[in-house]
Amino acid sequence: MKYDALLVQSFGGPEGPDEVIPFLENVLRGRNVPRERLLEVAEHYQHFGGVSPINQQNRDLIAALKVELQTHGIDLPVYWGNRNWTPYLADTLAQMEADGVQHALVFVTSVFSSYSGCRQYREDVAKAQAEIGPGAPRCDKIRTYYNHPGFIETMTACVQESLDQIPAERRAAAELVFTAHSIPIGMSDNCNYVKQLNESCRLVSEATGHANWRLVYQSRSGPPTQPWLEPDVCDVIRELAASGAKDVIVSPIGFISDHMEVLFDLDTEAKDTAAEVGLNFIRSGTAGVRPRFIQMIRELIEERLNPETPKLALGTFGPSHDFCPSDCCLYAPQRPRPG
Ligand SMILES: C=CC1=C(C)c2cc3[nH]c(cc4nc(cc5[nH]c(cc1n2)c(C)c5CCC(=O)O)C(CCC(=O)O)=C4C)c(C)c3C=C
Ligand SMILES: [Fe+2]
Ligand SMILES: [Fe+2]
Repeated sequence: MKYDALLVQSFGGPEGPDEVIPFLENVLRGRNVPRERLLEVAEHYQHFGGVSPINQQNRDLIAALKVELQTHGIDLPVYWGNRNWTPYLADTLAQMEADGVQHALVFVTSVFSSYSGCRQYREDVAKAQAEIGPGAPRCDKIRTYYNHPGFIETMTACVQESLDQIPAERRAAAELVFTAHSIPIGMSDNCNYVKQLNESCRLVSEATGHANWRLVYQSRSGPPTQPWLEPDVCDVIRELAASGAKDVIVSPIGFISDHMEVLFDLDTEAKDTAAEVGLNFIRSGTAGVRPRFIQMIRELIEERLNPETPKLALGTFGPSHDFCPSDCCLYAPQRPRPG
């Protein structure tokens, strides 16, 4: 297929104290999330001067990707547009149209399939295209990469580095805890989020030879009346300590960079919980700009540019679809009934 640009589509984050509340209002617009939760999360951001690292991480990702593409003779301009903060997707798409882009490939920074991580990104594009009108660039999302060797090898290297920090005599007993963003059960029922997460965790665990792993969740934002994916990472840390564990490795496999949900919910909250209960806490790395991860993005682009390029995938499920079917990652939120 002929593509003439790459669009990196991401979540966005505030870059100063005054941007925190408007950013969170954007994130939570139309969602069944109590105002108290918004204010609680705002505090997390204010601990870090109101600056989420996610935008800089995306700038770094794009810089590394440009070098990778250039080195491999792939001549595509790279654009960046966010859902919740500047640079907003609609502005980026308008710029792409002005630059004459006709058909872009889209790399989304969410690894796993869910309404928020897949369908909503496609809806964001459709909305921005409708605003621009008939001349808007066409956009095709790159397939989900949870089982791509580039993602699995990157996360395996991160976990192996953490395992290496544990004294050899305690290493086999260390608890390997993978975390991902909790989502409402009503959302996870309509997508392959949990299935894909379990597959990635299994593949990383097998590659490290460390069988003692579990998948848990973090960053729950719903009202107490609404069921979300569990267990929560802090509850599990307490349970592990109570059952005699000494070391816990927390690998945020659900995220590709150390943004605020990693820096606060894991490096602050989960770490403090582990300290309280006397557990040695090691937070494993995220993909970030690790070379194998950047190479993976280039490989995913190459397989779309040239249909003869093999579609790499590990494990049992094979490569994900290039084009999402019409019912992919649907979500019709259930509002709690009054009374
Ligand atoms: C209904 C579901 C969700 C609510 C409510 C929610 C609130 C919320 N999220 C953030 C910050 C981030 N969320 C990110 C990704 C993300 N969020 C959800 C679901 C809800 N979030 C999903 C399914 C995903 C996709 C999985 C993923 O990408 O990890 C991210 C990461 C974005 C990225 O890396 O590209 C952030 C950051 C806040 C602040 C918030 C409100 C309190
Ligand atoms: Fe989120
Ligand atoms: Fe999907």
